[in-house]
Amino acid sequence: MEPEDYFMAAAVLSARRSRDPSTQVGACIVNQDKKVVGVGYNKMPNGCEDHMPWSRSKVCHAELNAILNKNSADLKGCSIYVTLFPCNECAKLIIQAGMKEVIYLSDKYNTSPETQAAKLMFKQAKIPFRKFLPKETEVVLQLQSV
Ligand SMILES: O=c1ccn([C@H]2C[C@H](O)[C@@H](COP(=O)(O)O)O2)c(=O)[nH]1
Ligand SMILES: [Zn+2]
Repeated sequence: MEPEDYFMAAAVLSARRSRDPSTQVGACIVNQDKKVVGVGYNKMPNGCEDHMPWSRSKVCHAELNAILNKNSADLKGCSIYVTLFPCNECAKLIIQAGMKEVIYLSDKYNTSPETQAAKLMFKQAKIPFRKFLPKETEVVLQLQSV
């Protein structure tokens, strides 16, 4: 499998863990040695899952969780693969963490003020973003031994 397909597949698989009834989001952070250093998905804060109904204002975004789950000292020069274009709050985190590029799958909220603000900040911070173009469009996983 091509490395980029693998990284986006990791983001897509991570998104599958989300309980968001509307939009499941996954993120996969990759360092300059092409090693995965953090993955995450959108979820309620730890310990809060069973106590509150799903709420947009309380959810921790996939990018935040991937950053907090990092297994390296810092994320400078890393790339982030995301299944949804980051919002303005996540853009700030990506910029401040020193990441070098954003690769996204869906841009379905392209016209929203949050996405517009995120794009403006990435441009100002000189962090390129590009739509993911897969080499393979489908990854089939067999989890049962035969
Ligand atoms: O940067 C982002 C933007 C959004 N999310 C999450 C937050 C929500 O759980 C969903 C969006 O829900 P909608 O009902 O489609 O508005 O996506 C994220 O993780 N990262
Ligand atoms: Zn966000």
